[in-house]
Amino acid sequence: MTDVSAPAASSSPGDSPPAVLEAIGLTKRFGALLANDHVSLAIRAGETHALLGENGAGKSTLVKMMCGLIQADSGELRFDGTPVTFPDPAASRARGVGVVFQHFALFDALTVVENVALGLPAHESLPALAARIEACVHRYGLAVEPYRRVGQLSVGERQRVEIVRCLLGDPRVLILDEPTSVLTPDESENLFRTVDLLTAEGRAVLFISHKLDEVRRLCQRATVLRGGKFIAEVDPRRESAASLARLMVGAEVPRTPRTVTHELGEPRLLVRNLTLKGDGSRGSALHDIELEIRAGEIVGIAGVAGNGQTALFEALSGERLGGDPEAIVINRVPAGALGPTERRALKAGFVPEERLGHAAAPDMRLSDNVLLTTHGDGRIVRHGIVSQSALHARFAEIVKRFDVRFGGRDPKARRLSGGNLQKFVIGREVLREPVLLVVDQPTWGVDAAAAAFIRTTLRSRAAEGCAVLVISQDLDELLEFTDRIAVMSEGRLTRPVPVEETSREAIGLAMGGALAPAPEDADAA
Ligand SMILES: Nc1ncnc2c1ncn2[C@@H]1O[C@H](COP(=O)(O)OP(=O)(O)OP(=O)(O)O)[C@@H](O)[C@H]1O
Repeated sequence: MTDVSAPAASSSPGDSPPAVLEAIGLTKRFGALLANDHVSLAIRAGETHALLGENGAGKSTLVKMMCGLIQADSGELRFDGTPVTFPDPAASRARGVGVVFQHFALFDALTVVENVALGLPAHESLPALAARIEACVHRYGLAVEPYRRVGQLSVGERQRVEIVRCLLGDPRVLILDEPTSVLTPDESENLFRTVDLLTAEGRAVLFISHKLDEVRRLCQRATVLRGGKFIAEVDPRRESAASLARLMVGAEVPRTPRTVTHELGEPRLLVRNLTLKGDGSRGSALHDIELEIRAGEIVGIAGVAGNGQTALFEALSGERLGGDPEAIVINRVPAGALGPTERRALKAGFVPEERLGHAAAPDMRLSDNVLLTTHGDGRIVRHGIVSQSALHARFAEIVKRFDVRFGGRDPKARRLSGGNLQKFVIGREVLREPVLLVVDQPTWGVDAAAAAFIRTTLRSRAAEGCAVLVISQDLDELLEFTDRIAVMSEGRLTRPVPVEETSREAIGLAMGGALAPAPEDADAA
C-alpha cells in the first residue's frame, strides 16, 4: 500500500502541479543533535501537503528553515523553481510564505485589529484594517471579531487571528503548524473548508498534524520524517492511519487500554456552587459549577474552546481566587481561598494548556523547571535547601520514564519540541504522585505513540488512587479513556455522565449549549 518515494523535483514530472516552495537536502544540527538530515520537501500549488513525524522528528526545524526563522547548515531552498535564501521571516513573508505556529505571537492586552496592525509595515487606519479583516473572515469562513481583546479569546480563536493575519499578506504558501490540535471537531471542519478554499485558489498549504485521519481526508501528499530523516512521500488518501503511524514510528502504535472498572475511593475534589465573575480583559465567568471526582476515576470535560474551561482550570489550580473557600475542597481540605503552592501541598497537580510560559518557564533549564512545582516536595527541598542530587535524580527519572527527547544535557525549556515539552510537564506532575491531577489538553501537539503513553499514564495514576480531571477539546480522546464526561458551555458545567451512557451526538449537542449530555441529565434539570 505504501508508495515510498523521494519527493519529486521542481520540474514536477507527470501530472504533479508545480512546486511553489521546495526544500532540497536541508540539514540542521543543534550541537550533537542532527535535527534535519538532508531533508527534501516540495509544497505544490493547489495542494495540501502533510508533514508527519513523531515528537522531535524535526518538523518544526524544517518549517523554521523554510521560512527563514533559522538558517540551514546546508541544502537549498527554491521558490518557483529558483534558488532563494530567506535571511529572516520578513524575507519569506515578502515572497509569500505565511506561517501559523503552535505558539501564537499575540498581545493579550490589544484587540485583534491592533495585533494585526503591529505586524504590518504599511500605515493603514484601524477601521480600514478592520474592514479588510472582516472581508477576509467572510471570504474564508473564519470567525474573528476585529475589535475583541485577544486576552479574551480562546486558543482556537487566537489561531484564527493568526490565520487571518497571514492571509492578509496574500501568501502563495501557507504553513499551518498543528492547527487542529486546539480545535473542536466543528472548528476543525471549518478550518478544512478554509484550507480547501485556499488550495482551490491555487495556494499551496503545508499542514503539520498528528491526527492521521484528518491528514488522510485533507491532504493530497504527505512527507514523513523520522529521527530528522526523510522517510517517505506518500499519498495519504491511499494509506490507513495505521500505515502512516507505522511510517512515522517505525513500529506499531499501541492503543490506550480501555477504561477499567475498579472500586472508587473517597472524593479527592469537591466543587460546590463555584461561581466566578468574568474579569473583563481576561477570564470568563463560571456559574454554579458542581463536580465531584473520587479517587480512582477520570472525569473528562468537553466543550468548545472559550466556554470557561480556562477559568475553571485557573479556579481549580488557585491561579484565580474569588469564590467561597468552601466551594473547592481538595483532599477534604477547603481550598477555595488557597493559592497554587498551598494546593500543591495538598497533593494536587496541575498541567495547564499552554506549556511554554505557563506550564514551563521558557528560558529556564529543564531541571529548574522541575523545581518550579516540586519545591514543596520534602524529597527535593529539605529545610529550605535544594538537594541538587535529588532534583537531578527526579529530572533524570522524568526524562527516562516519559521518553523526553532533546539535544544537550539540560536545555532551556524553549529548546524542546512541543510534544517533548508536554511529556516533560506531564512527567513532572505525575512523579509528584498527586492524589488529584487536573490536566488541560493532555495531548495537544503530542504524537500518536506519546499520546497513547500519556493516556495510559493518567489511567495508571487513577488506578493508583488519584482523581484525574481532564479538560480536552478532543472528544475522541475523552471517549477513549475517561470514565465520566461533562460538558462546559457558557461557563456552566453539565453533570458528568458515564461514558457508556452518552454518545458523541449527545455531547455535541451539549457543547452547543442547548442540552445536557444525556437524557437522564435533562430529567435532573
Ligand atoms: N534551538 C534548538 N536547540 C537545540 N535543540 C533543538 C532546538 N530546536 C529543536 N531542537 C531539537 O531538535 C529536535 C527536533 O525538534 P523539532 O521541534 O523540529 O521536532 P518536531 O518534529 O517539530 O516535534 P513536535 O511534534 O514535538 O513539535 C528535537 O530533539 C529538539 O529538542
